[in-house]
Amino acid sequence: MRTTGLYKRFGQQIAVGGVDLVVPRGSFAGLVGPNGAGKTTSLSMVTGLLRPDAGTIHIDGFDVWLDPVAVKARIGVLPEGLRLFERLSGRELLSYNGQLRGLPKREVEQRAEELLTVMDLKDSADKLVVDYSTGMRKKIGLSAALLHNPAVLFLDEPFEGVDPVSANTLVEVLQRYTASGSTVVFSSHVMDLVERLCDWVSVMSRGQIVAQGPLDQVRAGRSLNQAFLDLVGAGRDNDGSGEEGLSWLGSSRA
Ligand SMILES: Nc1ncnc2c1ncn2[C@@H]1O[C@H](COP(=O)(O)OP(=O)(O)OP(=O)(O)O)[C@@H](O)[C@H]1O
Repeated sequence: MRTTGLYKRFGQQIAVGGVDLVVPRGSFAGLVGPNGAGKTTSLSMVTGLLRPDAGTIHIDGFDVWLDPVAVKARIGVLPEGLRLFERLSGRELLSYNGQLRGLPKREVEQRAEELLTVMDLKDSADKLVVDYSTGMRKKIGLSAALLHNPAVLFLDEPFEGVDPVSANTLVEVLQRYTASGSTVVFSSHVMDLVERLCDWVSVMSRGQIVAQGPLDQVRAGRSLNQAFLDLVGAGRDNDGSGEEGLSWLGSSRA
């Protein structure tokens, strides 16, 4: 997938300021950047949820905003905030998604059972989604996004609030998925995880791409965390040294 000159402004705030995001087919790609860098805004535009002010987005050769039906058939999305149909059970949610995607009912049932088993959600399959924990919501959301076997999967903070065991399950499913040639693009603040999983990294800061390429190229001999700090740490308003402000915080008294 590729974006060219992607741009979005909210009032005076330029959230995404002309971004050329590139993710080669078959990559396990990480989109990283500080809070407010423009990751969610970019992913929302790329997945057809938010209309860009300018720029183009192509996925599998199709223009996201000119050919939305073709694109939506080829992508799966786990959006930020994960608004799911709460009054359905996990199994019903998958069945509903499968039918929306136009899959045959038998096929949906079979895929749903396999996903529920792999995600360790079988015992909760008939519980309402509203009663799911954060990690369970991520897992059922990912299952719903995978059900139609999309070519490209977009995940906004998929591991946020997920315990290590569930995270491991998500990782195994995603690794299997990319090993077969499909593409994953996910945003995360967890550098260790991005470093462990991704072969491609895009670093955003203040609405711009500041580094992009194969993991080793972006790391350039450093840990990804250090590379991240070097790339986006310099020039930020607060250098975190604590030398200014917050002098009142802590137990030592003058
Ligand atoms: N609907 C909106 N209205 C106004 N400003 C917005 C809106 N959505 C995002 N922004 C602004 O755009 C900028 C980019 O936000 P975005 O959510 O894309 O960042 P992010 O990289 O996903 O951050 P985080 O890591 O904290 O989730 C921020 O300054 C944010 O305040």
